[in-house]
Amino acid sequence: MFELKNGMSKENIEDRGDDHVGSSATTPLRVDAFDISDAEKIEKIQENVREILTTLGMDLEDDSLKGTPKRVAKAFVNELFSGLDPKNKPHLSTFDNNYKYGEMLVEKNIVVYSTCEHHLLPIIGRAHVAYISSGNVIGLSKMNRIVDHYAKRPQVQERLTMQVVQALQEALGTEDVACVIDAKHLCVNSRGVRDIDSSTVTSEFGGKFKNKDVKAEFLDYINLDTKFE
Ligand SMILES: Nc1nc2c(ncn2[C@@H]2O[C@H](COP(=O)(O)OP(=O)(O)OP(=O)(O)O)[C@@H](O)[C@H]2O)c(=O)[nH]1
Ligand SMILES: [Zn+2]
Repeated sequence: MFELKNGMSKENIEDRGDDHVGSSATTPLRVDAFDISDAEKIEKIQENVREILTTLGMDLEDDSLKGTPKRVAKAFVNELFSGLDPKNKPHLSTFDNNYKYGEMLVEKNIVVYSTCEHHLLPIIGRAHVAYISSGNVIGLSKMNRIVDHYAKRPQVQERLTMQVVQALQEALGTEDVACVIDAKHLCVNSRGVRDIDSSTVTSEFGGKFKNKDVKAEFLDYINLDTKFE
């Protein structure tokens, strides 16, 4: 077992209830990822952002720019990439399914704000998550929170989709969980091929959701166009 300086190990990271280390959906984290505090990370990143902007020719003495390295560093550590730290994982409290609801539950149109790990540009879209209870139910907001937790990492959409499903499967104690994400990648829309209209759809269907009819029911709910006004 690899011991980290702060006494943590890969196993501890897993114990903290985050990634399933060794699973294909594991975020590639360095073993010393938790060796330094958030404050130290902000300090280091700040220096590096200063270096990048200076190299680009920006004058960091300018009033508007002088706080930028710190702002970027804080945004990275506290917001955009806060989901890298398992301590920020939402607690997925479950309850008994006392009302004996036996159909699927779908939480749709969950906002996804993530960051593409290839270019560090935004991924913006919607996630649709469903599960069929095997005895436990979960608060609705926990599905939004778990999507947001894994979105707040440098990501590829495929991994994000699988991580959401695995975390809910573990919390609910059932394989019967599914997730579909439809998102725009600014690395495709605003640079490179610059296709502003394309979006990327990924899906992961666990347990009963692999069944053609169950899958079709889930996809029909996603397409339901309820008017709320
Ligand atoms: N599979 C997958 N690919 C992604 C995701 N986000 C971005 N990409 C792609 O990652 C690829 C990186 O390819 P490279 O050829 O190394 O990078 P590049 O030269 O900047 O590629 P272009 O974007 O085509 O200019 C690009 O095709 C991106 O569109 C994602 O979530 N999943
Ligand atoms: Zn990208």
